[in-house]
Amino acid sequence: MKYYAIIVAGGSGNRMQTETPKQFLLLNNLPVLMHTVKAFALSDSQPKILIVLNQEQHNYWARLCEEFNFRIPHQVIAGGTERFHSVKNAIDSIEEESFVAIHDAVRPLISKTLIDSCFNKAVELGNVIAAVQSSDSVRMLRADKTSALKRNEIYLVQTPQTFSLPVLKEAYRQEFNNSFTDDASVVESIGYEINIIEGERNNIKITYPIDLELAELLLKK
Ligand SMILES: Nc1ccn([C@@H]2O[C@H](COP(=O)(O)OP(=O)(O)OP(=O)(O)O)[C@@H](O)[C@H]2O)c(=O)n1
Ligand SMILES: C[C@](O)(CO)[C@H](O)COP(=O)(O)O
Repeated sequence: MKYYAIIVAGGSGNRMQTETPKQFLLLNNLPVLMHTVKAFALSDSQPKILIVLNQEQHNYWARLCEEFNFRIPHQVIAGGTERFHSVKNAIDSIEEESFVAIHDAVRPLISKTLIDSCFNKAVELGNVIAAVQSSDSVRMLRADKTSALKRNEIYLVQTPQTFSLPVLKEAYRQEFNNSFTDDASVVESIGYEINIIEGERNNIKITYPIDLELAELLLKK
């Protein structure tokens, strides 16, 4: 079986509020994105790695690779306006029959075990996404009123999100709409059921400044 990993790193990191986009910030003296790519390169599945970067950052990334002597083979793909368009650009570049894991560059603590489990489960079931259950109680806000939800029915979705290539190609032929917050929502909208695999509590998405501090602590443990 052929495997691909699409690492999406084409965002601008508005919520992080740093001049340097968060995927390039240093985490334990190595850019966040390099931690993420390393995890995939260390996995048994040995996927071909596609890194999606805003066109304006391609030279910057090349310089970082030199500076950090980063030699993991990968292909760089141009990013798009939304995460959806960045993923689509990468999917369009894949031609051989394969399973494709899509992963946020800003989830650098992913383990190689979870990466391999996602590929294996996707081959068995057709698709799989990593998710964890909420440890907090959960409420829904509707028409100015909140109501409790059954938290054992709620999953917090992570990446990797792994699919067979034909399904991804079919799903990403659609126009973008705002309800597409991840790859599973895109694939589900054309009628596929999505399977869940237990994610990892450490697999945090670096979104706000506190997340980078947390990631530093988690790496040291
Ligand atoms: N046009 C975009 C937008 C996002 N991403 C990537 O998708 C992942 C998850 O997105 P998010 O955490 O929202 O990153 P940003 O869009 O950079 O952050 P913000 O929403 O705070 O601006 C990140 O690795 C980000 O680089 C991407 O490849 N292309
Ligand atoms: C794909 C994702 O990480 C799953 O939790 C999430 O939906 C990305 O959301 P963001 O607002 O683009 O960070």
